[in-house]
Amino acid sequence: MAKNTMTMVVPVDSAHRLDEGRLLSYLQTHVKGFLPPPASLKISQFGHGQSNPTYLLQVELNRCVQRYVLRKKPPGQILQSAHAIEREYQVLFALGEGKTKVPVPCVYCLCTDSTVIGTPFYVMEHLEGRLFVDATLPGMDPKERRAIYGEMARVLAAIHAADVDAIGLSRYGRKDNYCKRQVERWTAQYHQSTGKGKPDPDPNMLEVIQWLRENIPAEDGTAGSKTGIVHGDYRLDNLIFHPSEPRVIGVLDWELSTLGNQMSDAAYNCLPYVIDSDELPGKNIGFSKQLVDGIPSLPEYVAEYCSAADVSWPANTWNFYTVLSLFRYAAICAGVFLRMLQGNASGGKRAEDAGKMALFFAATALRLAKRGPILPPRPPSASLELPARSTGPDSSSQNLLGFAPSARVQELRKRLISFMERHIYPSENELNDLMYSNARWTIHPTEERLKKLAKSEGLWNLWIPADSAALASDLMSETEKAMRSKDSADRLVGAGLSNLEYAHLCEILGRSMWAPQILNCNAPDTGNMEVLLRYGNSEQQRKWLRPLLEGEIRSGFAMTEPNVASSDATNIECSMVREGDEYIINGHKWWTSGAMDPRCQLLIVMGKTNPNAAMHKQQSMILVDINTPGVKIVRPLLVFGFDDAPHGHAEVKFENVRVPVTNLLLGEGRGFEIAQGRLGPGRLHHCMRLVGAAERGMDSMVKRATQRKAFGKTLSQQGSFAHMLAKSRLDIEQTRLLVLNAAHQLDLYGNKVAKGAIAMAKVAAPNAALRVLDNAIQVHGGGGVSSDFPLSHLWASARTLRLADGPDEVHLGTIAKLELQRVSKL
Ligand SMILES: Cc1cc2nc3c(=O)[nH]c(=O)nc-3n(C[C@H](O)[C@H](O)[C@H](O)COP(=O)(O)OP(=O)(O)OC[C@H]3O[C@@H](n4cnc5c(N)ncnc54)[C@H](O)[C@@H]3O)c2cc1C
Repeated sequence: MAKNTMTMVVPVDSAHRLDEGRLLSYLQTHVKGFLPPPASLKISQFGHGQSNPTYLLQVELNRCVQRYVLRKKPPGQILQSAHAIEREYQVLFALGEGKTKVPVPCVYCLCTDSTVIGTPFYVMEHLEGRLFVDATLPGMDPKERRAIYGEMARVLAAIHAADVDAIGLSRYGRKDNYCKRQVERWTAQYHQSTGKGKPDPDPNMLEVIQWLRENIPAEDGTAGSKTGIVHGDYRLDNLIFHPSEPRVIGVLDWELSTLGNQMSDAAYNCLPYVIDSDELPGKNIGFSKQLVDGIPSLPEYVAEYCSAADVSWPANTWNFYTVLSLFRYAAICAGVFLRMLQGNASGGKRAEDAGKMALFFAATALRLAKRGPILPPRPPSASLELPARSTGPDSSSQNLLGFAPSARVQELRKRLISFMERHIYPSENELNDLMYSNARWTIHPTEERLKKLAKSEGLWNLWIPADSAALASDLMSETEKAMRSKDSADRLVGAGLSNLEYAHLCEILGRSMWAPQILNCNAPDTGNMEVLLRYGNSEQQRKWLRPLLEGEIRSGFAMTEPNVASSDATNIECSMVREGDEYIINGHKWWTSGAMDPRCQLLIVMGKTNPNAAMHKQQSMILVDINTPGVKIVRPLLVFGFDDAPHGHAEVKFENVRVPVTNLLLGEGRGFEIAQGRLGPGRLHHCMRLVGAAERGMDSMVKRATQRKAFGKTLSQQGSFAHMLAKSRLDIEQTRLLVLNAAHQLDLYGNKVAKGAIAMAKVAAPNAALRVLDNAIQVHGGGGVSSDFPLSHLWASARTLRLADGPDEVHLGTIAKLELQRVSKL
């Protein structure tokens, strides 16, 4: 919730007391309009962590009340160039009083005479408004959240647009080589805050410093169009908003302001997007794993800023600026921590956490330094802007050429195709032989060998989206990271791809029934890993996610039930009743894919914890060890005769299964919420693979048709073949574009907004793949329906996807609903 600035004051901390008499008489002579003697002065202190102690001065005389804010340097020994009160005053004076569009409080006096209250200070206007200390804006309407973020981006652009020559700030700092100087300045300050007799230097921090020095963007060297005023600490909680409107009335805390490279300011402002609040000790300054409704995604927010500031899209340099910001944060925290140890930091509890925060920011910085691009290659396109995108699907305006794979993805694609040709296709017969034998519920050593090979070739866990890769990387302790080679640690968390990038690779995997599991990209494990990444607590992640990421175990997702229409998950009957520290689960499930696999250890079970709650709050998800007494695997189900061994699709009964309450995911009644998060990317992965399955059908069809002769001509020379072939190509191309578009929307806007595009892909992909595979089967004659070719198995699998993860009708319903909404708004 917002805090009113008046309610944020506390009694003055004993270490920060002021000589009230001296202060009062100083102000009476130096502040124009200040109430004369015998006015009384009441002083309180702002409690919201300030590195420079900040006070509310309330002056009263004959019922006339004036309020001012005083800011001073902290007492005691402080780092050189930190707590620059004089500079704060200078910049506020220059920007204020209508000289620029930047809203700032008026400043009334600067006192550099330390004898008055012990340190220099300045006095400014007291602004009454709202201050948002939690970046997720809890309890607020999504529209207002959006407006507040839009305003924050525009005010930052206004700061960056200020003409420093016109307002007398041309000598406020050097514009060129800003980042280079920042790296050196904060490195020096960090070294002053650590070392002999102080906390030990953090090895992560030293590695980050090295990386930053080696990756300074070329644009930093010049005083170009992106240079000018840099606020230095531009965050939501340094902005005072109007009491009721989403309008900034004052930008505060200019202590770190200077002239320089403004993109670094924008990246600093976006740190909540890369900081996971759940993992951050002591302070809620980042977003947790899922964005709150209304808050723009990172690309949207950056696009808003770029458009307001009229600067180009910073995809290539954004990682650097983000890492620099985190590094600077870490260095500041290390300084605060040292001051706390020396006993003179303001901020109380916040300062106590500073040591932990310094380590956290350095680790986050290092992780981001090593991962792929944070921003997509292009900004969200104009056709997808907010007002239009919620009105429903409109693919006609998409820039379809924009879906071409980047150079990095092309390189990965090449390696993946080579892996498929060298290892997967040649092993298919061998793996199939075991699948059709009596020993089919065992694991073929070739599968495990190929898994190792895929891992060693960096083709492992490619499905993990860039944002989740960051979460996954955090799973490994520092010791583990040190024990692994750098490469193997990186490979465990994938290649940091966007959904759109992964689509180009996942399609290749879909060409073989075996490839997804060999590269640890198979359903339902990917969806389950995603659930654990986003919603699991650290203990759940340690126990289950780690081995899943390693490919050591497998998992199942048990939602569908034979006795109810499960395409409507509110029908689910499985009960989960809490008794003391346990839930008792009773239910009957089927189509629990993966549960037959001898490596399967974990089932994520959906059931009802409270049948009396609101419709979508009755269900919860819980982690169940498959070996828990009462879990009964009844039988493997057959898909047109295929049992998909050793993976399998099981009918499972849960009879008085007792599971510790700590196995619950996210909380009681949050099953639907998790299902939403799980199904978006998972559904699309199916679609991506289906495009690949259709391509394989196409290849086989053409090969067969050009080699086999009937009635004196090759099949390809028969009249009917040309149309069949052409229509198949049309099917594939149309579907691929739908799938890529859905992946792109998912990257930009998340599941909720992308649901129309995902629904279209989910209907189109299995139907298109079925038509193409059916044509391929036709061309193969009797061989096509046999198991001698992969076509029948690919077809059977594609057919299930008109049902699994929601039947066609449900997705068609979503598309139609969005279309009706769109038209109703015309
Ligand atoms: C191979 C395979 C693997 C699977 N893996 C898993 C798994 O791992 N975990 C899991 O929990 N489930 C899994 N499923 C189950 C799958 O998700 C469900 O079968 C699917 O959600 C449909 O539910 P249902 O079978 O109960 O069909 P029902 O809900 O009974 O629906 C039957 C039919 O009713 C029609 N229908 C439904 N809703 C509408 C509507 N709104 N409008 C018009 N018609 C409608 C559709 O034609 C639908 O096919 C798998 C299924 C298969 C075939």
